[in-house]
Amino acid sequence: MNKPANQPNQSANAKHTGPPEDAKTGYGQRSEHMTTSQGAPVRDTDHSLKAGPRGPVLLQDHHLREKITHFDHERIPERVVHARGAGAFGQFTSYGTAESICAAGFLEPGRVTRVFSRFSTVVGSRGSSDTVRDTRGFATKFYTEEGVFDLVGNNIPVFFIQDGIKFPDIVHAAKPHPDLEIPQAQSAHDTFWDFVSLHTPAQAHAIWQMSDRGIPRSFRMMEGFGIHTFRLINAQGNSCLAKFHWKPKLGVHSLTWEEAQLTSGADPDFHRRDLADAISSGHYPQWELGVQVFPDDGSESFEGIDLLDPTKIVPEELAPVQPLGLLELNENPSNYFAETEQVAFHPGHLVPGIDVTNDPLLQVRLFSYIDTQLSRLGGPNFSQLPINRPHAPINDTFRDGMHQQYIHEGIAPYKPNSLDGGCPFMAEPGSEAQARMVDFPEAVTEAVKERAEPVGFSDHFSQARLFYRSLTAPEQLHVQQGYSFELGKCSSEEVRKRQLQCLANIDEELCASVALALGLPAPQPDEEVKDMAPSPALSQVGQQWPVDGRVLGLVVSPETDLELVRRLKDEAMGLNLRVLLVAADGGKLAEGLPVDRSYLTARSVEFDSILVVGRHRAAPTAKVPLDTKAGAAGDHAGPEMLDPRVGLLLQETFRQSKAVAYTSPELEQDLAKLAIPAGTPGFEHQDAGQAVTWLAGQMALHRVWQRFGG
Ligand code: HEM
Repeated sequence: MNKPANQPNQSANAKHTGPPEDAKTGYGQRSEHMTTSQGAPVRDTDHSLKAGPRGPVLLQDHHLREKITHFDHERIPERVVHARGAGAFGQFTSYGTAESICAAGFLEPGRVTRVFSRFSTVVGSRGSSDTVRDTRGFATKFYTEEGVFDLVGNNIPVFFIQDGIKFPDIVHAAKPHPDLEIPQAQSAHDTFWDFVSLHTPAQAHAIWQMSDRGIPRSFRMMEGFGIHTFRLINAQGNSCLAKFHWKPKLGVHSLTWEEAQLTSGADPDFHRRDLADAISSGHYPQWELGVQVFPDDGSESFEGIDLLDPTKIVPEELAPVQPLGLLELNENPSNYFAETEQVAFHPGHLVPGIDVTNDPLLQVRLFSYIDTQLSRLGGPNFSQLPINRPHAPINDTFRDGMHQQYIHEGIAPYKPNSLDGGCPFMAEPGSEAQARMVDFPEAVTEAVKERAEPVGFSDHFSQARLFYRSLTAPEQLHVQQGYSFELGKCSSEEVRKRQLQCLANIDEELCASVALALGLPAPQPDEEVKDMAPSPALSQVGQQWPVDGRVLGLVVSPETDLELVRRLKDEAMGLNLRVLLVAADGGKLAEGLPVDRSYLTARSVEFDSILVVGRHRAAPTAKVPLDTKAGAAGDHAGPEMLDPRVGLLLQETFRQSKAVAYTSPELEQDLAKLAIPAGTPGFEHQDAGQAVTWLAGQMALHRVWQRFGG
């Protein structure tokens, strides 16, 4: 069994004592009374020590100085990328299906391993918004009995660059312009498109980011990808190559661009809150870990696809994803800073049975993470922080350094030694156990030292085309709109034209539609456009998914029968939906029926579907809507008309292609005035008895896709 995250590790010859024994609560937190950091009682923390009530503050007030000094140093540098994130603890349960390919202990049948996952945006700073268009990080720390294994991936299976030496370039291009530090947390600006249109290996990643994948509905509804090809080694020492995938049990779903923008204002913490709410309400998110497996035959390619090129996927139709186990996140962090902020992932944190390949991006990552963490976390001992501590015994002979927490005993932190037990290896050289622990003895061909790339790395457009051609019509429309918005924000015509040229090399229709939106001529391709077979697995449309944790907005009017409200709420919760009760004013309708959102605070982006019960007349005394909402319902306001705030809710939900059911057929007159045509798919009158089940059926498809057109 694994120990909980906050438990220390014991090692054979190094005893660790001191505060980390109870680092989570900390000695400083234990006193029932307020104390200084040294444990002395504090009499007054409200007034500084002064020469008289109106006099100057005295330098001798140590409590004041200690308090202010500590506060002054509370912040640490944010991550250079992936600064904004949210994390959760959970467990990984192995199916035991990996035995023939991988000797890692945590993949043994039924083995349960504690994990911590952190999801993030890439570009924005720590205080930026969750729902910006960006790639999302998906990093998981497995606290295995054989040491920590980190799977540090993204929600997009290809990367911008092929060699880590380009990482500072892409990041500098994507980050805000250095003169004014704008725009924050987005790629819709000149330097980003300047770089990706010049450095065309980035085109495959860029098209994923312009698609719905760049604006996930929830962390719980994202795929995750290890991206690189790894090498797996079984107990007999045989190897295969593999790509890791996380498949969310709830399916892969996205926001619309309008929802993403509204949410950035209405609730910048939307994804953080969604994850935390789902976990605290018992809707634990789950992902299946799987691998695509390829022979390790020396070719480092599969069906003509270079497995060392991180800008390429292998379609699942060619190499199916084989499930290995289930991740469930079931515990929110108890302290954001201590856990989510201080967690330190590293693609080189591997366990026996998993090794790296020569992917040049991965190779540079192996250097970068520990280097950045040395400064971000203030020295070489950050693996002693509770969130980073292995749950396996350690005996590393590392000593001292800034922020050392352990009090090591003994006198011989070196190997070999004869004075402190010798620090023996777990297995003798040459033994079978030793065989599975060594670095894989990969043959390295004799080579000339040079700055060069493999031939296959020069194909920059075929995978972008493969992705685009695999999408359904509404998804393709969103890609066109994504590019049109982003390039429309670029002030340099040269940059816009150069990116259009890239689009011409990807797909003619895509290029034409974006060119039209930009008011520029559509260029002809200047490279051969390969005929790529679509991979249907890349589309998000067409399947039914569990609705667990999906949010139903139950909009009730003052005259609604309370028993009916109770019944509808219970029915929805019985289907595992989350219900937010929306009424004209806050407070509660009755015992057990608190109003979650008033007309004023409700916004369409929070709901996956809406059930409108009753007619919602605008009361003669109706308060003036918020500025942001004013005018949205046009001339529709007035005492005998639909309340404009409900009108806005319906209009937005209509545009966002989400399902709406209404129990009062008279509402149809109001809908006509809101320019919501009769017979709009997914916008239906339903009897109260059927409405919830009908909506759940619509939510299982995520959107009413035909409303998007395309
Ligand atoms: C396949 C390509 C890559 C993926 C999937 C990826 C993923 C991630 C993720 C998920 C994080 C956030 C970890 C967390 O939540 O704490 C991260 C952070 C980071 N990445 Fe990458 N990354 C990639 C490529 C690179 C490259 C090529 C470099 C540098 C050469 C790099 C440097 C960094 C750095 C410096 C951090 C901050 C780490 C920290 O402060 O703890 N990444 N990356």
